[in-house]
Amino acid sequence: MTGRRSFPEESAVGVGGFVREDTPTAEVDRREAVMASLTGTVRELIDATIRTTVDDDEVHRIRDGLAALVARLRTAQLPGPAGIRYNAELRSWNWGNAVMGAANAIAPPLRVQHDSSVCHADVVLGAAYEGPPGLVHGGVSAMLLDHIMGEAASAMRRTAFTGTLTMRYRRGTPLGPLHLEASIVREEGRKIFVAGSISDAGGATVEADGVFIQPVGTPAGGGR
Ligand SMILES: CCCCCCCCCCCCCC(=O)SCCNC(=O)CCNC(=O)[C@H](O)C(C)(C)COP(=O)(O)OP(=O)(O)OC[C@H]1O[C@@H](n2cnc3c(N)ncnc32)[C@H](O)[C@@H]1OP(=O)(O)O
Repeated sequence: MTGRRSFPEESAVGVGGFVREDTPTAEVDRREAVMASLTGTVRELIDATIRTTVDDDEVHRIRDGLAALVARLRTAQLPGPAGIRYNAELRSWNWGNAVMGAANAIAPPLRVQHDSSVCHADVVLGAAYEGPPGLVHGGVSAMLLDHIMGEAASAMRRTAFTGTLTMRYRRGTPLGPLHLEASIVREEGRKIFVAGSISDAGGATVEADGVFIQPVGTPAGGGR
């Protein structure tokens, strides 16, 4: 997620992936744009790879060329996953996130808008997200809903982990343009109950209910 909120201490969450960095926001924004441009091309590469019909020799030449590029990227690497980083201005960035990470070509990416009571996102899913022929893989639908519902639960100001996610696949979700929504239904102490959906032009294809839980020791949230 990219945004401003309060953060747990690095040791407060078992995953240990919250990292405070002193990078100024302008530099984070600049580098994010640079990485997003690379990621967009890698995303193109994934789609082109799935759909290519070039001959075997050309596949081998392309593989060798890509291996050389991978080696160049490997010359300077983080020691592990990217985690969630944030600076003194509480500008956060998690470029490795599977759903919206700016440096993750697996991410569609989902760009979530936060309105007063609803989170929503428009996304176009291509060949890389196929399960049944022409349809979105059910696990991909669950992943996207998990994320947007988690963002709704966090309300841009607190940490909330998925406890339980219940999916109802009403009909196949076609690859192509889709709309996602999520909103908080009610809260009980640390438990946040959230509803979410994926829709195509004909209405909802998937609906979900989730219980998201604020881990002990994380801030209740003090603003953005
Ligand atoms: C600030 C930074 C923001 C970060 C970015 C936000 C990005 C958001 C976007 C990304 C979004 C992506 C999101 C992701 O992908 S999050 C990644 C997927 N989720 C996880 O990995 C979570 C793993 N599980 C845990 O960490 C713990 O089990 C949690 C934290 C969930 C609860 O462990 P905790 O020790 O705290 O629980 P407790 O035993 O004190 O129980 C407390 C209450 O909760 C009830 N309960 C317990 N478990 C469940 C359950 N599974 N379903 C339903 N209810 C459950 C329990 O009955 C009790 O209720 P009550 O008896 O009081 O009524």
